Amino acid sequence: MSADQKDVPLLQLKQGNMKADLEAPPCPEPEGLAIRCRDVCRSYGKLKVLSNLNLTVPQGHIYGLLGPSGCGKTTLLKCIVGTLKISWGHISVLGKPPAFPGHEVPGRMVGYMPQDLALYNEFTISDTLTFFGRIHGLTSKDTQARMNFLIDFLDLPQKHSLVRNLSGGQRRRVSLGAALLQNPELLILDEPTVGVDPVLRAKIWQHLVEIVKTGKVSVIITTHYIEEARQANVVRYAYIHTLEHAFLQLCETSDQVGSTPQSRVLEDSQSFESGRDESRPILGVGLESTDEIPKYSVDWKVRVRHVLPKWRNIAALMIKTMVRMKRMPGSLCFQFLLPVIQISLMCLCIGGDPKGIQVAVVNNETSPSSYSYSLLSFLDNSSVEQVPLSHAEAFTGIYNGEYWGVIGFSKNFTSYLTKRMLQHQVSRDVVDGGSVHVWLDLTNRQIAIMLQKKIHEAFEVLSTFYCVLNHSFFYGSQNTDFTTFVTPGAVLSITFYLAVGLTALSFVLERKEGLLDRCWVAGVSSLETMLAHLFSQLFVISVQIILLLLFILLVFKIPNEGSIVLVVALIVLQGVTGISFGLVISAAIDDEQNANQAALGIFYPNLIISGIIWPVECIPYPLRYLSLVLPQTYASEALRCIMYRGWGLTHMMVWRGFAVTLGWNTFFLILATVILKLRT
Ligand SMILES: Nc1ncnc2c1ncn2[C@@H]1O[C@H](COP(=O)(O)OP(=O)(O)OP(=O)(O)O)[C@@H](O)[C@H]1O
Repeated sequence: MSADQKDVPLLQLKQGNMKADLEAPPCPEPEGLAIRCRDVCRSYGKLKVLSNLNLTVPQGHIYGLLGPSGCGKTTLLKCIVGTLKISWGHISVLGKPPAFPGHEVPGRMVGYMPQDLALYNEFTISDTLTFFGRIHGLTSKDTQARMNFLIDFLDLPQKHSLVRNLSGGQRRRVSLGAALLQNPELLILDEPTVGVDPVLRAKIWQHLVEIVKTGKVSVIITTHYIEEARQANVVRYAYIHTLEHAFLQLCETSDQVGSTPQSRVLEDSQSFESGRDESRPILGVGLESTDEIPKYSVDWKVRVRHVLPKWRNIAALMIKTMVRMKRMPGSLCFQFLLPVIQISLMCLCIGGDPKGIQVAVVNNETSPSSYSYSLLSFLDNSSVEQVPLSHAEAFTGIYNGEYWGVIGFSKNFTSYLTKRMLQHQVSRDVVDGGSVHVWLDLTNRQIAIMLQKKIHEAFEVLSTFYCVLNHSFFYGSQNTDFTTFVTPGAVLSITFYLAVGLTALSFVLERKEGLLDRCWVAGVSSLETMLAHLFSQLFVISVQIILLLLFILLVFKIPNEGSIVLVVALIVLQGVTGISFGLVISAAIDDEQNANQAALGIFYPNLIISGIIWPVECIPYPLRYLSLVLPQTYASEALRCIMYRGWGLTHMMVWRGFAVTLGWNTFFLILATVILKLRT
């Protein structure tokens, strides 16, 4: 804005000259002001949107912000309600800066209708107004009375109509209704009349004019319609040079012809040209302010009360989540069943014995009463399918990948074996002829190990003659398989990642739709939002965990030697850690795609290096240190110790799992709250 532009008043309407500082009618004392902005600056990166902006909205006035798209109206309103932080300057709203401890802005004193509709699509009109009524602390009787008035006044459909089934204009009116609900002292409305028919638009303006007449309500409103802006007491105009300027002049002429009963002043904002220089501000107005910024002080008790979460808000947000869940029963059932499906698939498909593995048998003995036939009858036929072949066919088959192994008996196997059993010293030929010969394809380690195990089990009768080593076990059982090893880690991992999935998008979608900002302006703090998410998701993961445990313990018979209370506590804590981690993603990332990528990108590396599917002891050293600090490494070990060794909290390996889980939990929750606070 050039100096001469600053000095020359753009327009003079009905009364008085434009003041030098382009302020509204004579400035009342600060306590008579609804909004007071002094030298306010705000940029998005290099783009300066507000620069040294001074603005005063007296109480009991309608202040119209008129201007072309992209000139910074919404940015200014967001700064006023406090959802955007200003880079410089001072704003006071109804006497104090927004979010000042003990001040009800954000809160009940301000009604905010954002430009985005910011409504929950799964809600009915009644749910929407009830939700905001709860946050503002209205009794259900008051909410009901206001709802009936607003439905009638805004010409809304039945109160049980779902928001997602409403037309664009109807949704906008519901959004306006939510802003008017608690009869606030200050109404901040961002384009409330877009998509509203002219009759209703006139009605809305008439209502605004009426409520400000009391002198207790003030309105700041943005619009693109010059005609309706005439009804405001003060109009501030930000225009693009040339065309808009000419249009404005036309308006001035027409305005001088037809007068309105109200005193109005049209204020100038800085003009700008298309293809503008980004370093120049879009909305920058006014001479330097000489007003002193008042000092505000507050009692420590008020400060503490301001920081402490309000149960009323948490309850309202939790009810909101429950109502949304209820409206999507299919999605809720899927959420409950997903972990059961995952763990069932894991128990069924991972760690079991392979079935129908074809093995070539070259038996050169012919008598069915020979030892070789007896030994082969001990082989587990469900896992190993014996294919009797000649020597040449068997080796061609294994070479071509048709068989996983060859078992061979010489034609004198029975007699040589008998000699080996009876005589202390036998020739090498007798040892060779009295042995079972096995050739295996080791390219598939799991199948090869299983075959070795099955052959050893079948031929154990032989080894007892020659083996003096006697195996016994301390913990676990002979039947301990890979499924048993992997299940505790898998249960924690499934709980953790489903919880991440439930929450990672929660704020992202709400922020995108403007719901987070709207709730914040209604008086909901970041901490309350976090706690409400945590508590409502806790309900979902509790159901998930109950179903998960029923399946692994009763259906898949995974042993549990320890305390079920400890098992449940550790799984629930891991779920809460997952929720907290999801909240961090949700608070830090704006975009759904990026949030999804972050959640998925972390899933696989974490699964691999947490010792869930393969022991941590196999991880090479530098990476093992990383593995040990991850949320699920010590926790999986602790769950295995509880379930298979029956250990309690007195064992270091158990309490360490709990301690690490709690540590991550606290860290994620604090991080998410800080990020959310910094970003709102
Ligand atoms: N989050 C953001 N990041 C970067 N630039 C932004 C962001 N939000 C707005 N802007 C830019 O700031 C400028 C002012 O935007 P703003 O939404 O305040 O305009 P507006 O006057 O409300 O427009 P409209 O009438 O179309 O709603 C625009 O150039 C816009 O591109």
